[in-house]
Amino acid sequence: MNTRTDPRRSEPLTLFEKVWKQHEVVPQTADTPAILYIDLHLIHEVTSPQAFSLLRSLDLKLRRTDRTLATMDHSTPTDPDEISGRVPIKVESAARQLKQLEVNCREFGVNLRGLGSDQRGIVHVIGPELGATQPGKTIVCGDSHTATHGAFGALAFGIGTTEVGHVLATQCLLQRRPKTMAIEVSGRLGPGVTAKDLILAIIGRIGVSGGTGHVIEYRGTAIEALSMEERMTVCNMSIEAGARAGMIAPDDTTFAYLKGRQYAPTGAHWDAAVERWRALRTDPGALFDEIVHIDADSIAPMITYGTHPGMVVPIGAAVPQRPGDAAHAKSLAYMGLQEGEEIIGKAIQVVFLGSCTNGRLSDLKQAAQVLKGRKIAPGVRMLVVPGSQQVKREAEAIGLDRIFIEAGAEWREPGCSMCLGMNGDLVAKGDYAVSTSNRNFEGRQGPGARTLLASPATAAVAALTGRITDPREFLAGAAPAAH
Ligand SMILES: CC(C)[C@H](C(=O)O)[C@@H](O)C(=O)O
Ligand code: SF4
Repeated sequence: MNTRTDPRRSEPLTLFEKVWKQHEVVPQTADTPAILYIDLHLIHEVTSPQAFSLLRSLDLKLRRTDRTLATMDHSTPTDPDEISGRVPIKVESAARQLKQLEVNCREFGVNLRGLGSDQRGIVHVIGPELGATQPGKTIVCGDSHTATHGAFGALAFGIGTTEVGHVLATQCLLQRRPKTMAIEVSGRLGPGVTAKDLILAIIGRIGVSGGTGHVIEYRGTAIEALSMEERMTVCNMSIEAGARAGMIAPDDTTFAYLKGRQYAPTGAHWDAAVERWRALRTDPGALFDEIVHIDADSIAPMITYGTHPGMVVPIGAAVPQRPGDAAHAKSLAYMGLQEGEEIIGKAIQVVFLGSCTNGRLSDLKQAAQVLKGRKIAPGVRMLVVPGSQQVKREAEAIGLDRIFIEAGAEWREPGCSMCLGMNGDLVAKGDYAVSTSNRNFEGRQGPGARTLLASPATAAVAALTGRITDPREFLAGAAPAAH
């Protein structure tokens, strides 16, 4: 652990402190929060309706339409016929919400990636894809997984609906300055161990409130070795550790990802931007409020067994015993699991591959590699939902859709889908679902649904065997064991 830093000093600074400082319109005082300038405001259909109503009721205009980007994701159907309008959208509340977003965006001049757009997708997938997400920006959205964008060295966090209204009207936000935490990940992830396993292991270690009040900076050799998509998986789940945001210093991997994207700077502007972005890195000697060390080499594929993401173990471990812990017992009762029970070999009924955590091309590739030329187990339903239209197109261009369909999985239209089931894609009561998403709360994937969070590789191997299986067994070349 390190000592509290003095916020008035100028050097050396952390990545977070640099971005914060550059966006302080009015600094925080003992009695008042800071006023922060917001560079990018992302909007979706669930948390924006009341905010637009607020503007309307106060007769206000939207302050910066050019810094506001909207998409439809949470309530969108994944059935191509509903998307195209050949059949009506089945979930009425979803259809209403989508319509309302369209009306609001038209009235206030917001750039909307609507149902028919080939750039539509989950808000945290399309921001980076379009190059709207950039290092050093402040990015907000009425959505807790906005931390995803921190993978680029942006300060990105979720806000409430009232705050969405404030940002629409003023492009600013009242905010108290959070504390800082460094998570230093040394070593390298082993074969079959993914970024998802890393973040699950981190949450297992620090707990679901371990990051409360902090912005986490993930750093160290294991983080630097990650691709942008892997970094997004890690930052995405910062909120599940209670943190306000997660950040990773921008580097050549970041710049290579962004170059040439629609909203990325070009020509001399690009060169100037890269120079600016390079300077965002935490200065040597900068202090964090807290430092946690993790050894990547020691991490195994992880799986959750309970009803929050901190209830997680290495896949080969048994359900932990916590005598006298009523919350633990309640959680296990919901999950239909016993203390001391092995998780490996547990039968599952559903596999969901998708979400803003693991619905990108590399995630689909990871799963397709497992499923290629094979069939999923009889009785297992596997839903593959790309994170965006672009991910879908790219996956189809390299034949991943065929691999999934031939294996017996369903290949769907992009959106949040079964991550939270707002569009009607649900897990039945009592069924076990291995899900590549980020939340396993009671009822998250449907009333009574039991969610086990894991990586795309673990999810795909479970689909093949119909049981929880160690993906390393499969990668080692062994035919996945029929338990
Ligand atoms: C609907 C939205 C407000 C919510 C969030 O904030 O995270 C959702 O995206 C989720 O993942 O639970
Ligand atoms: S995919 Fe899931 S976690 Fe991500 S924004 Fe959608 S509902 Fe939230």
